[in-house]
Amino acid sequence: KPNLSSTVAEVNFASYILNASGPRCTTEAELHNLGQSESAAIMTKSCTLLAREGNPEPRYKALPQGSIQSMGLPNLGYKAYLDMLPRLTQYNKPLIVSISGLSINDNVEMVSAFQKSAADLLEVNFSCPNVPGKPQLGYDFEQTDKALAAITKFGDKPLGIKLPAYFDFNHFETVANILKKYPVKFISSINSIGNTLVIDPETESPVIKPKAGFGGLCGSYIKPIGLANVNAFRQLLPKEISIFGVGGIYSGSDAFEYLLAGADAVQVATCYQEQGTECFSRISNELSQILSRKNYQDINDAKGALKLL
Ligand SMILES: O=C1NC(=O)NC(C(=O)O)N1
Repeated sequence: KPNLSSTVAEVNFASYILNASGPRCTTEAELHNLGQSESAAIMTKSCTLLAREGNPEPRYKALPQGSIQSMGLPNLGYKAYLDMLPRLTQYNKPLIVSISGLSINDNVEMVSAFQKSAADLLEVNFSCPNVPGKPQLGYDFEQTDKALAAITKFGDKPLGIKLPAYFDFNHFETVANILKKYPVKFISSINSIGNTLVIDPETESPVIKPKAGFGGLCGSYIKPIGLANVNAFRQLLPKEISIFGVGGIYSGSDAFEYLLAGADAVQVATCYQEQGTECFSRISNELSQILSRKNYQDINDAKGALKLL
């Protein structure tokens, strides 16, 4: 059986497939469920300073090839996750806390609070598109630079950034140059594609309620965009910065495409939302079969091995 284990930000992952922040990772029960699953890590829902209900429903709509959602960061508040972390170390897999402050100060307060915690990695979310009135931080390059300067002051807990999708090489380059200025250990690329609109012609209405129907697009629709972002950042960032690939991973083949694009590990969101924790073992087994069939002994033999035409 080929080796699927991977090192991301100097932390060892037993397999290449883990859950993404977002679906089914808000409550302690959900996080224990992830601990007992084949997910290579336990990743929490993005937390904010205080607990949040999130946006009014309907705020999630499954679509033929994915979903559109505007959850609005419903979570228990960062102190709840700080409190439960020690109870999650029993699963002997990396604990990753996702942090999504509503301001730079909120992010500083939370990143500081998790320095002495049992978290192995901190994933700071610069890309939530669904808090009304809040822009995606990752699309404001000046604020991104300012935020990184502030949250990387603490030093010891490895930290990475969850990025929005970019669509222009000037943006890939600008963001890569900002990231290289700071001790960022990884990026997770991509978040949902923000502010898309799905209309139901029968009801003549959007399919979700928040923000007049504008929400994050997820699933197979966004895989080509995720692959491009992973591959562009792989070429622009030094190898010391690891990359989690995210966006439309439902199968071993999808995961293999991210491997060829250069991802060090992949995060599964919509498929996990729709299928539950069985998806992790299924996707891992499918990836293992593909690697065997292609005579790759180890994922590192295929990582970034995209063969240009
Ligand atoms: O960062 C996020 N990305 C999303 O697509 N949705 C969630 C949310 O709305 O909570 N947050």
